Amino acid sequence: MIFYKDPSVKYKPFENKVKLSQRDWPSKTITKAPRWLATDLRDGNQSLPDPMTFEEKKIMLKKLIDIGYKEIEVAFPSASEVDFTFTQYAVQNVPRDVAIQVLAPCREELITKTITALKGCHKAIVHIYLATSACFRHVIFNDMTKAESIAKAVKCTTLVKNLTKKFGNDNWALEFSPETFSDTDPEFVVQICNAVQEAWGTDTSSQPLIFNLPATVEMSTPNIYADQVEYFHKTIKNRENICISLHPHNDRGCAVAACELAQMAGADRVEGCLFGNGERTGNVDLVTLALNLYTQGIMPNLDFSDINSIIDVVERCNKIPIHARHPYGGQLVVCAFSGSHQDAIKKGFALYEKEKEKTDSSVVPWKMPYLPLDPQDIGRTYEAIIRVNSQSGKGGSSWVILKNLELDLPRKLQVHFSTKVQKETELKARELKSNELIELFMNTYFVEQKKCNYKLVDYNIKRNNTQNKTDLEIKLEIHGCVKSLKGSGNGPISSFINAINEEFGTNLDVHDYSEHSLGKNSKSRAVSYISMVNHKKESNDASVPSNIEWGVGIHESVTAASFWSVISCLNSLERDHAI
Ligand SMILES: CC(=O)SCCNC(=O)CCNC(=O)[C@H](O)C(C)(C)COP(=O)(O)OP(=O)(O)OC[C@H]1O[C@@H](n2cnc3c(N)ncnc32)[C@H](O)[C@@H]1OP(=O)(O)O
Ligand SMILES: CC(C)C(=O)C(=O)O
Ligand SMILES: [Mg+2]
Repeated sequence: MIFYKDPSVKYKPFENKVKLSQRDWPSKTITKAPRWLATDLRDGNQSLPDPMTFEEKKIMLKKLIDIGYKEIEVAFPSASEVDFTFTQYAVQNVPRDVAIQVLAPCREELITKTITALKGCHKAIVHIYLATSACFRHVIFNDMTKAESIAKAVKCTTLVKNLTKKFGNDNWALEFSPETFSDTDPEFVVQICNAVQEAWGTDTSSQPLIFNLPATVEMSTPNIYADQVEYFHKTIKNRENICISLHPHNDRGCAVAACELAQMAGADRVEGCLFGNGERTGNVDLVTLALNLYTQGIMPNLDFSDINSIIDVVERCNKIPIHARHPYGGQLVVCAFSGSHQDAIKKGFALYEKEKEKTDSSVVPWKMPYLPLDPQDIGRTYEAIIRVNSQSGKGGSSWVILKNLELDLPRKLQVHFSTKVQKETELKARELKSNELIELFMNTYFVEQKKCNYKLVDYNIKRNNTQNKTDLEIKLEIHGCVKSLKGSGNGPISSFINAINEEFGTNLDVHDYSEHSLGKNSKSRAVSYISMVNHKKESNDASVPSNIEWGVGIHESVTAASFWSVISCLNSLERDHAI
């Protein structure tokens, strides 16, 4: 018998200390975008193995402004020369409607240095933090008491206020973060924040005040964070004059959920990073939060219409790749490989196109199986949605052919081609790229005329109405030599097939035939699809009777297209040694 050591014994369940007589957040929904604060240049930056250079910070700042962030935490000015000088750069260069936020610990000399960096700033937020949780007070501050913590917070707030008067203007705001809010006694958080508020001054119209409630480390389920925020929202003094900000981290993988529930609990503002960069498992992901709003019909007031350029900047500046499965941004999140997903998406798009044609409205509601967001809204093309591997079905490969060649394959041909694709994907043991799939299609059905051993040269059709028959004389090039065949039948195709049977001793019969036009203008071409039974050949594979051949012909003339489809079959028969 194996005895496992149980590591869980050294952990205690998180205790929810919030006492709410009534809990409102579960019945709320989010109806508007929060105020956003992007902290990529601070919390994101401080977590990177190689923090951003000055140049990288410039690139990131520009992208954040372009996306539409109006509050950006640009640096921890007391941390490094780059952070200090970059703060000064931001002061000089950001548009006047963008507030610059900077962070300092509750250490007076560092606060002074931080505010010095902000000199001349039109709109600034001075962000200070102090460890308030029992664990942090015990571990970091050697058992600092609650009273000592309040005294330190008040002293640092007063310092910020005085320095703001000296260097700043009325637009400058204070943000105070009790760290780790989510592990601090709820009553104590309110107590220390009320003391900060008193020190700062309650006239927050001219001196805005933000209380940031960080889940510095995510330690519980999202509902508990929501309870903590709702308690703060209901008990902090002058609630209407202060802003409640959220700052979730993602240690349990629930930061987005926690942040959404906490907005329902009354918060006004959200701090996070693009694609969830940040300490350890990251800050809450601002892209996911914003696009989650978008798919609920709420404008996030941010522009993600070119998500690829955002990914480029994030990967370049952070030097960390975005995971292929990352919500919204990952390379694979708008791709379907599996057959039933592809089938549903293909049908969904066909219906969507029909609805767009039917309506005069510019807006057609998005109801697409498996795709919660229209990829075009974030600048992704439809071509990349369906990709083909051994898990795919006929819908996937026929979608690729439709999108790339405009060929709307008949259902039975889809099945036929899909068996060829399946064999190829299994043989290669990987995905087939679109160009490989197209090549397989072109080669399988001899669509490229110059590659054919059998070619159409010329034809002459005579219709004999009295006898109700068609006489055909057709010239074929066979391995470079021109040969003339003659045949009669009900129509041009049957005449041609009769001529072939006569010439090659085959016993071919039309099994299925369809055609459609390609392109919408007068110069459009026709495509013909034909399947023929070769009665002489026995099938030895039950799933695809090998005595069925499919042919595809494309030509400006419908008749020539139909002849080419038969010729495509002839080429296949030769390849299969059937003629
Ligand atoms: C949750 C968060 O994200 S908080 C933000 C964290 N971000 C960063 O730390 C990035 C930038 N930081 C830095 O560059 C550096 O840590 C600095 C410049 C801030 C400080 O550097 P140092 O002075 O060398 O201190 P160091 O980082 O080693 O440790 C922190 C010290 O500050 C002390 N400290 C922290 N907060 C306070 C406070 N409010 N009052 C007094 N001391 C404090 C700690 O107790 C510790 O002191 P100790 O060395 O006497 O034990
Ligand atoms: C400085 C604070 C807000 C922080 O980053 C955190 O607690 O996670
Ligand atoms: Mg943080």
